[in-house]
Amino acid sequence: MLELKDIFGGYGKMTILNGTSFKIDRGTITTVIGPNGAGKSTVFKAIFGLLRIRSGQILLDGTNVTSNTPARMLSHGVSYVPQGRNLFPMLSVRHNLEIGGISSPDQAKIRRRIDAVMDQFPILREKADSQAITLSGGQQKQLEIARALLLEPRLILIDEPSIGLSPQMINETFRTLIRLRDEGVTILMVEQNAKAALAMSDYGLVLEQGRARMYDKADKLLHDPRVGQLFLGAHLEEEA
Ligand SMILES: Nc1ncnc2c1ncn2[C@@H]1O[C@H](COP(=O)(O)OP(=O)(O)OP(=O)(O)O)[C@@H](O)[C@H]1O
Repeated sequence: MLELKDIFGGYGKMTILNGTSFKIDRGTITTVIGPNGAGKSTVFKAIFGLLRIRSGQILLDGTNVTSNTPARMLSHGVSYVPQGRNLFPMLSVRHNLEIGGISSPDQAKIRRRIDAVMDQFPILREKADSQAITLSGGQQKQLEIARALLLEPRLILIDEPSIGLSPQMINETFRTLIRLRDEGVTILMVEQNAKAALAMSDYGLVLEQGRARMYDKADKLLHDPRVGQLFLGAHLEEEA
């Protein structure tokens, strides 16, 4: 569904993406893992058009979407949920959702979509008139995911959804992503919490120094000693 071919890019003179190439399949969850600074978030910015790349190609279902603007990527059915908190804290839950649909010419449809996502996330209906800041961290992440769903994306890029959440809320957020995958949405996720993320993913991708070093079924990566040593907190002695 999504293919990156030999992407080079970075910030100023600094090259972060060093020939990044990978493919992901429709209807799957793929988790990108790798050391700090490997370029995981940068890959997402490149896909979503927030970072101008120097060379390479990005294909979405065979269509060349290289260096499209974020607005064009949204219209192609790609949503992006960045790392951290990305809500308007003083605005209501409903207002935050409305902002997710602001670019759509069909506002009647957006109202129906807001209703539909509130069906999917009952807590958001319950708290529709509360300020976003009054939601728990996990509920705020649910609101961000719900907002990303307004335009009915076929691909969601989600960066570190578990950061700052309790184990229970991490589980709930992962369950939400699994449900979306089961409904046919393709998910590409970056996660520091590599073990838990791979355990709920279909595929895993190891990014190092801006290159995809390994790509495999998630459970294979989870049990691969090289991945364990590097990223999953295993000790070298355990492998001896
Ligand atoms: N806006 C920016 N301007 C300059 N350098 C940046 C910018 N954003 C990121 N970088 C640098 O690019 C490199 C890759 O950053 P990126 O956020 O993609 O890494 P990451 O793999 O997501 O790491 P982490 O797990 O730490 O979030 C880092 O060295 C970072 O300092």
